[in-house]
Formats: sequence, C-alpha cells, structure tokens
Amino acid sequence: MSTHIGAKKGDIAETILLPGDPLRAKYIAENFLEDVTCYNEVRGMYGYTGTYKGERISVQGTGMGVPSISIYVNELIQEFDVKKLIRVGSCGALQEDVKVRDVILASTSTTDSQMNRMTFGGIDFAPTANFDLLKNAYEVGETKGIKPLVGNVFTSDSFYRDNAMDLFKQLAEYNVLAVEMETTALYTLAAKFNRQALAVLTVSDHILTGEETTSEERQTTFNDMIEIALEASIK
Ligand SMILES: O=P(O)(O)O[C@H]1O[C@H](CO)[C@@H](O)[C@H]1O
Ligand SMILES: O=c1cc[nH]c(=O)[nH]1
Repeated sequence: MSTHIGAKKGDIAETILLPGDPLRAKYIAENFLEDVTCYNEVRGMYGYTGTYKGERISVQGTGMGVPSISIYVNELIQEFDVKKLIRVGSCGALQEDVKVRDVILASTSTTDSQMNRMTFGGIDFAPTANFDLLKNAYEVGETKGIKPLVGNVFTSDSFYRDNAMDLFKQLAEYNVLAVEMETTALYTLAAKFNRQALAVLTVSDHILTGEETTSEERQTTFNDMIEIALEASIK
C-alpha cells in the first residue's frame, strides 16, 4: 500500500489507463474490462484491475491538475512498477478546425505549471509522448475511422483564469490544439522513470465557440477514446 493507493504489490497491472474522473475509471472497468477487482477506494479515487482481450489492464482515477496526477503517477511507478500509462481525459479545443468530439493524441505539452521549472532550475523541459504508443493509437484510430489529431496541448494549472482569451488565442496561433490540466506531469514523470506514456483526449467543449457536448454525447465519444487507448496499449 502506498500513501494514496490502497493496493497490495501485484494488484495493479503493468499497463494502466488514467482518467481524471474516478467515476470514469469505474465506467471503464464496468464496461470495457472483464474479471474486474477494485483495488483502491482511498479518497474515492477508484482503481480497478481486470482484463481486456485477455491482457491484464488497470484503470486509476488521478483527480484534476498537475499536483494530483503527480501523486498517483509517482506512486504507481515507484510503488507498483507500472510501465505503460495512458491518460484518457477531456479537453477544450483552442483551434477553429478542432471540433467538439474530436480525439487528440498529445505529442507534447506546454504548461504554466511551475513544477518542472522548479525541478529543472528554471529551464523548460519538453514533455513528450512515447512514440510507440502514439503511433499505435494513431493507427488504431484510423482503423476505427476516427482520424485522431496529433499535436501540442496546453496543460493549465487553472480551469478558471482571468483574461484567459488572450492567452488562449496566442497559444492557438502557435498551433496548440487544446487545453487540459495533467499531460505535462504525466510525460515528465514517465521520462524520469523511463516509462511509456500517452495522453488520449476527447474534446468536450470548444473554447472559441462555447459549444459543449451533452453528457450522452460525451459518453459515446469517450468510448472511442477509451477503445483507442485500450487497443493501443495491447498492440
Ligand atoms: O476529464 P479529465 O480527465 O478530468 O480532464 C480534464 O477535465 C478536468 C477539468 O474539468 C481536468 O482534469 C482536465 O484535464
Ligand atoms: O475547457 C476545458 C475542458 C476540459 N478540460 C479543461 O481543462 N478545460
């Protein structure tokens, strides 16, 4: 058992899906995995292990933001030796040609989080997706008829920010596709511990147009993202 995960050694698979929302972890376990056991309820941050097409896979809620996901990823790697970590999250589109319900594979991440600057003495580390996972996910998406978008996402420390539009427009000019709150931390920790990581994101709302998905639509498009992540992890 680690500080925030009430599992025993061996309870967690080497491959894990990481939604921000613990209820999305429950949804994935109940709808996509077989022979499921719940290994964590500490803080309501559910974690489950089961099988997908015969392969052992876990799914763990991470909470929102860099500090929260950093706690779970550190413990998953250092205490439970997890090797392949795939975030399955939602994001807000920053580009006009990125549409609500699109699936994005984050090749890299830009951030306003100070965590890496503190770690690296003020220089900007470039957090990067694992190429094999990214390639697998892209190919799985194409096979399913969902061409994922691939690019830079903004990992923000703020969901609510004063004068956000100026920054969002500038990031859009520099080809950042969407905003979310965890990918920088996931990729940086994966690099530190030499693990494979990828963020697969569904556009849940559009920052420029204000368009949002309904909860039903969100579920269907989240299913595409979840299938892409699961298939990419076993490819
Ligand atoms: O849907 P999840 O995975 O939680 O991701 C996004 O949603 C949350 C904000 O509503 C942040 O965690 C952001 O990154
Ligand atoms: O606009 C959004 C949507 C999802 N997640 C975010 O962080 N921002």
